[in-house]
Amino acid sequence: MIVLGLTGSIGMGKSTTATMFAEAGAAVYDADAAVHALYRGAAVPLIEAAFPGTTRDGAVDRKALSAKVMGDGAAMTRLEGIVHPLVRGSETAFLDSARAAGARVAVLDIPLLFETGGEARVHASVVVTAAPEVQRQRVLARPNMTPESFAAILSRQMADADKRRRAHFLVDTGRGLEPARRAVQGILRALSACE
Ligand SMILES: CC(C)(COP(=O)(O)OP(=O)(O)OC[C@H]1O[C@@H](n2cnc3c(N)ncnc32)[C@H](O)[C@@H]1O)[C@@H](O)C(=O)NCCC(=O)NCCS
Ligand SMILES: Nc1ncnc2c1ncn2[C@@H]1O[C@H](COP(=O)(O)OP(=O)(O)OP(=O)(O)O)[C@@H](O)[C@H]1O
Repeated sequence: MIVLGLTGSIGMGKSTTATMFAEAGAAVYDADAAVHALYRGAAVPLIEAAFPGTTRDGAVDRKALSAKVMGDGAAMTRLEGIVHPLVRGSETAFLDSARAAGARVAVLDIPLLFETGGEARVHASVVVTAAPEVQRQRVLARPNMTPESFAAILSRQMADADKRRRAHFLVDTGRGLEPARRAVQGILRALSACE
């Protein structure tokens, strides 16, 4: 089974591109979805202990947690220390079951793939990218997003230019859905020729 790491900065179109991989038949792991599940389960007591008052009714209150960690580098690092090992566990379980199900290609959709050393766990990386003004326009169009929180998130993520330099494959989402879909299909076609 070939394992691809899919990443990209905020608003670059990572989730949309992950869906394209799934539609083309790849088994897709979504690290953000794994975090959402952990925030209703195993992570809750650990987060309540580290950040009192950020859980309610047995689940993490993302708004309250966000208010404590966004823009506070040390607090975010502490949160990552709790969350990332748990995410790694669910990623391993996903890969085991994809392998058992006979998947040929597995895609790990991980926002912080490069930042967390995830490159070492994949055969090749796919970076989803678009021009900075396209990214900015997309992100600021989201409800509850401000230029300040956009800046805080960007400052925690490796710059797009650096991600592109490290990528094995690029998917440009700035030219519309169809060209991006062709890029995804091209990656899978090239990989299938290797088998
Ligand atoms: C801070 C939290 C509660 C905010 O939740 P909220 O629902 O408001 O936002 P969401 O998760 O959609 O994130 C918004 C944007 O920030 C980015 N982002 C999230 N966490 C991080 C991080 N640790 N470093 C850099 N960027 C991050 C996301 O990729 C996304 O682009 C949440 O992002 C969180 O718990 N983050 C820590 C876990 C983590 O590292 N997740 C990302 C990779 S698995
Ligand atoms: N190929 C594309 N062509 C046109 N628009 C796109 C394309 N890919 C994504 N978009 C648009 O860009 C926006 C952001 O996409 P998406 O939610 O997939 O980004 P993301 O990188 O997963 O964001 P985040 O990191 O915040 O989770 C959405 O409005 C989506 O419709």
